[in-house]
Amino acid sequence: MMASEFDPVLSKLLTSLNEADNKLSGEQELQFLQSLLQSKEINALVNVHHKVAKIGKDDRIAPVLSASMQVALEILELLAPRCHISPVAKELFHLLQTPHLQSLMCAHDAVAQKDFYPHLPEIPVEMDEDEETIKIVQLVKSNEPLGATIKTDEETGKIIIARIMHGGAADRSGLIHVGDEVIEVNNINVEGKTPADVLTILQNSGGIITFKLVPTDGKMGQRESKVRVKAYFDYDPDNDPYIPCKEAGLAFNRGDILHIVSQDDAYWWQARKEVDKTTRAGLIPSRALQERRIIHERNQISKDTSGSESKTENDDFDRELIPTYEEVAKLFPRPGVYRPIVLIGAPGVGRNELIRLLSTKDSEKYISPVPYTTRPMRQGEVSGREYIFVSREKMEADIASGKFIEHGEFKGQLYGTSADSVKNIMNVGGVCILNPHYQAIKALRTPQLKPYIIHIKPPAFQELKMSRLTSKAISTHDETRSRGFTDDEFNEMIKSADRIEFLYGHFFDDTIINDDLDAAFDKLEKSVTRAENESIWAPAYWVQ
Ligand SMILES: Nc1ncnc2c1ncn2[C@@H]1O[C@H](COP(=O)(O)OP(=O)(O)OP(=O)(O)O)[C@@H](O)[C@H]1O
Repeated sequence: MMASEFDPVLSKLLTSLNEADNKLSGEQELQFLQSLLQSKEINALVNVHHKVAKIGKDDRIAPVLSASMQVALEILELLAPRCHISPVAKELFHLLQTPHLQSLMCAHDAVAQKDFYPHLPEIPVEMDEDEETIKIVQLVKSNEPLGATIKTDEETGKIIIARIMHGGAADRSGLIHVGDEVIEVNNINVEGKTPADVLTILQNSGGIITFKLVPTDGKMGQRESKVRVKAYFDYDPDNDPYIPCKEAGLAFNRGDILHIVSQDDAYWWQARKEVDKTTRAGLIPSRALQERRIIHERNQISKDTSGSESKTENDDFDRELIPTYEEVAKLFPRPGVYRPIVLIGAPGVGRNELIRLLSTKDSEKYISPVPYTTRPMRQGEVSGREYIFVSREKMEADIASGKFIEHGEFKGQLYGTSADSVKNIMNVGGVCILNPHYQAIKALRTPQLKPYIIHIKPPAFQELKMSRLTSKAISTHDETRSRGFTDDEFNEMIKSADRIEFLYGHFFDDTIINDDLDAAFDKLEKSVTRAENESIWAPAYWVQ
């Protein structure tokens, strides 16, 4: 094969090698080199290299944006309320949700962000053992905290950077990293000093702060995680005796959506509130740490109350999952397929009344499945209208084979709702309205049903009593349905609502106080419309 068929640079190299060969004939290495330069493989590789290099210079294939998935999600949010108006919007809405397109956008973004795996290891730089690279970092002190914490390294006893808060001043400087050793602060040598001493130096210095640092070997680089969680408990760093630095903590409430930016530390995660993207991240207890605390607290309560009446209440704890954080993702509405609405509430609070109003508003849209029961049919009842009447054997067999989404026993008779009746309502484009016992919540929260859960809560005692007296409300505790609620029943309703909130509050998408009936119904309608049209945070595994 002629060398001229090959890459010109390789050919040139081969020619000069041939000339050299005349002078250095017989050299084995030269022969090897000649055959290598003429090999198809090397030429193919060089060609590939030239093509990649050429493409790399070509501006036309530079990414226009590197967050296409984010843009797609924003478009989905804008499209959701327009789907029922425009078929084009509806089509685009469906297209943008297809898994293939979403995967393509994620892959595109990873390439555009040059987020390639695996990362090649750093090339080790041979350094003189005694020679240390030192960096001098200057930060201007402002009202904002530095966004870094320090600690004494257990092995070396030196002061090192323990954490860098995402988005904080230190992080934004890009010059300070976790693991860096602090040698001097404002020309004061910190060797042998404690972190508290260093903090005092920092507090006493104004203007520009100069750090002299020995950089870490760079193995501790952090990658921002994309995890979002819903918090299932309230947290206030000011009341937490164990947080390493109170100022670095992030306070949040049950139900807040948090963006977890770092889970590098086993006990302290870094997070920011989803609604407040611009602020620096703060420390929050990790799931593992919070679980331990809850178990400890529960053990304390059990010890303190063992033998007392409240023992039965504590037994509930064991049946519940330990509520810390749940990973969530945005769940987009699917036009024409509505999420079932689940109303949870204390007995007598008014769920049936609100459902009746919904159905009066649009009986074809808001549909409650007819429940099954084993109790005998009463005079005037029609099977399939009030209840679907079945034998105990049949119902028990169907429950055992998982055909019921919820069931319970009342006065020796079984009652329950079948999965099929919910599916049928969803299939005909109806909004399925359920009002199960609150203990059914966990069983209902499945990726198949994706329920939207609303807690209907009673108002405070006086308001509750006044509103029910005014409307001549009938007590649901009285079987003959011939009297109003007693004060004890009102108190019981409030107590029961508090307990439901305590045990299941973190699962609620909304809470509506049923004080004035019209106002409560108005809120319910708005909430149901929200579930139909808006993207809502839901357990991440429902969305995948
Ligand atoms: N906001 C309100 N103001 C006044 N009266 C109300 C209000 N909401 C409900 N009621 C009345 O309270 C009584 C009980 O309501 P309802 O039957 O809807 O309770 P429920 O929550 O469905 O009870 P259960 O779950 O025990 O069946 C009814 O007489 C109803 O008209």
